[in-house]
Amino acid sequence: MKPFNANFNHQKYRPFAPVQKADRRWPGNIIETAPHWCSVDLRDGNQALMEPMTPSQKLEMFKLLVDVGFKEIEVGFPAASQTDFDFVRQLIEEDLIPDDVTIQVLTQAREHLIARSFDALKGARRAIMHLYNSTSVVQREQVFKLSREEIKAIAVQGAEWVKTYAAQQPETQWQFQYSPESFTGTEIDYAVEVCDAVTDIWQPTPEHKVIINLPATVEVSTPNVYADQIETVCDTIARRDALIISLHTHNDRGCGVAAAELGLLAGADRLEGTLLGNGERTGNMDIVTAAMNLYSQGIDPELDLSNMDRIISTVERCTQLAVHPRHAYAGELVFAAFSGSHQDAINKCMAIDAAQRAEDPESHWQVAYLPINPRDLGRSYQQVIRINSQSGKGGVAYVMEQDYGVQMPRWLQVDFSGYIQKRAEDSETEVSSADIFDTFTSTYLVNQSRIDSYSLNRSKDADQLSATVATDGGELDIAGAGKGVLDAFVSALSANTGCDMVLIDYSEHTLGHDEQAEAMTYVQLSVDGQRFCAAGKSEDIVGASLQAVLNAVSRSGATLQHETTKESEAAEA
Ligand SMILES: CC(=O)SCCNC(=O)CCNC(=O)[C@H](O)C(C)(C)COP(=O)(O)OP(=O)(O)OC[C@H]1O[C@@H](n2cnc3c(N)ncnc32)[C@H](O)[C@@H]1OP(=O)(O)O
Ligand SMILES: CC(C)C(=O)C(=O)O
Repeated sequence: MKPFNANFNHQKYRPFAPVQKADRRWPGNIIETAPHWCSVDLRDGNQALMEPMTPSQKLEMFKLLVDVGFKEIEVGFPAASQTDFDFVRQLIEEDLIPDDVTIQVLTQAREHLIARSFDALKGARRAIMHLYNSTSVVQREQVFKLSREEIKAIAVQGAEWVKTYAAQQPETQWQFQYSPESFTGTEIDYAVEVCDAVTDIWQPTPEHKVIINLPATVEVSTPNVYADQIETVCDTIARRDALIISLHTHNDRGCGVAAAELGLLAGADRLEGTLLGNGERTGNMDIVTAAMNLYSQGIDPELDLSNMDRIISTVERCTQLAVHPRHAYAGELVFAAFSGSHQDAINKCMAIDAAQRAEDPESHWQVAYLPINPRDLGRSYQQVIRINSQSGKGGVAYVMEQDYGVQMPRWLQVDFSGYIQKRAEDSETEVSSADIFDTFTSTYLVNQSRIDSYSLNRSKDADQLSATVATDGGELDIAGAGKGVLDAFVSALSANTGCDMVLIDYSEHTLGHDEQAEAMTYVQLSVDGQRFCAAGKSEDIVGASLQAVLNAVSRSGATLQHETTKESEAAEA
């Protein structure tokens, strides 16, 4: 075996030490209400972009966030760049912040940055000043090269500056937020010690709470470990009733949403994240997924995500990042089923759901493979069932019914799916709805010969049918008798062609609801022992049935004999 690349050596990594916790309670909890949401699209999301958002993109994103229903929005790091500073000024000066929305800004614990951040917020009705400094072991030892006490002192000094500057702008209703950045890499008792030191300065009360944000700046372990960390902080932190415990998870191990959810079970009140998960490295926690996870459990997410197409197009335009087609809830393919057994199950469940919902509009959604109804997010059912070589009869039948009103009986579904399977294999691509319909028409509605007129004489013993059929070789009159119209027609055709014909299956429906609606009929005809399916369409149901039989005869290859042909054949014989 070829050796691995020498760099690919797991031995240089160590497992994250689990939290020793005897009184773990969060696994037994359940989430019953939405958390407070805070969007950090315009700060953490923006700082991670190759090209940070332009002022107009920031404004477009801000308007989307407001429309989606965020009440807290981190609008930037105003001390970092003139663009961010000007954007905060624009929101305030142009009165663009709705009364029920609070903007938040981030600052390091350095006085000139704090002063500049307060400058940016001059005149704001309400604002959250978010202060952070790194507390993890690696940051203390290698980045700051400072002791635990010295790092705590940065936080305390920052908290004092924030308090002092806020007092100079009493026209604004302030709320303070502190993040021990890189919390997941910080000893829990030390993180609590630093947070307590900060709240000693800020002196929050249950009426005027401080937000303590506990970031998984880097996701370092499984989500249960994060939940243990959060529960431990909630249990040991001072003034818990005067704090809002906020989480800010990243997705380094792909579990940003899971960690946030377990963190909520562990006692947190608030989640920071971004729409569709843009953010540093593998991204921030995706609020769309977290909120839709609540929604799909029957919990009001308190965000309106119904216009998912607007969310996707705005996020894609502002971040210049494409949403993955399999992104939870939002991706183009997440409600699509290509595989036959999934399509079959969806088709059957949707029919039951439609019937149940007609009786009881409040009935619960229970459709295999679809955790939510795609229509809730503005997706149509047309996008659900898509056909390729993995698809079966149920999916094809679903497309024909949804898009064209064609309700194929089961025996026709079985027959037709073979043609679509072949088409998909030949083209090696997805088969579109229009392709499926074309195949149906060219296979079953061949109309090589057409019913011109017919007359029917019904009696107790038998029906007598006379019909004129238009063929490429001219018109042809045929007549026959039987039990019912189709039997009479089949016997007429049998006599004319000299083939043994038996009608095996028949089905019909109308293609609409009004009186003029066309009838669609389907037949399966045995011709000399071989079965052929076909369809007929006409405003007249009998005409449609006769046409379907005629189409089956055309498909069988049996030729209709004109009198002259018959005579010459007899003469030759
Ligand atoms: C996990 C997160 O997402 S945190 C947010 C990160 N976001 C950003 O950094 C985007 C915006 N930041 C910036 O544009 C710049 O960092 C600025 C303008 C804020 C500051 O720029 P600069 O002063 O040039 O440098 P820089 O950010 O590299 O600061 C490093 C210095 O600040 C110190 N520092 C870093 N963070 C903090 C903090 N939160 N509190 C106090 N000091 C800090 C460092 O120890 C270092 O000190 P040193 O110069 O004595 O070695
Ligand atoms: C500033 C903090 C909250 C942050 O962005 C992080 O830790 O990821």
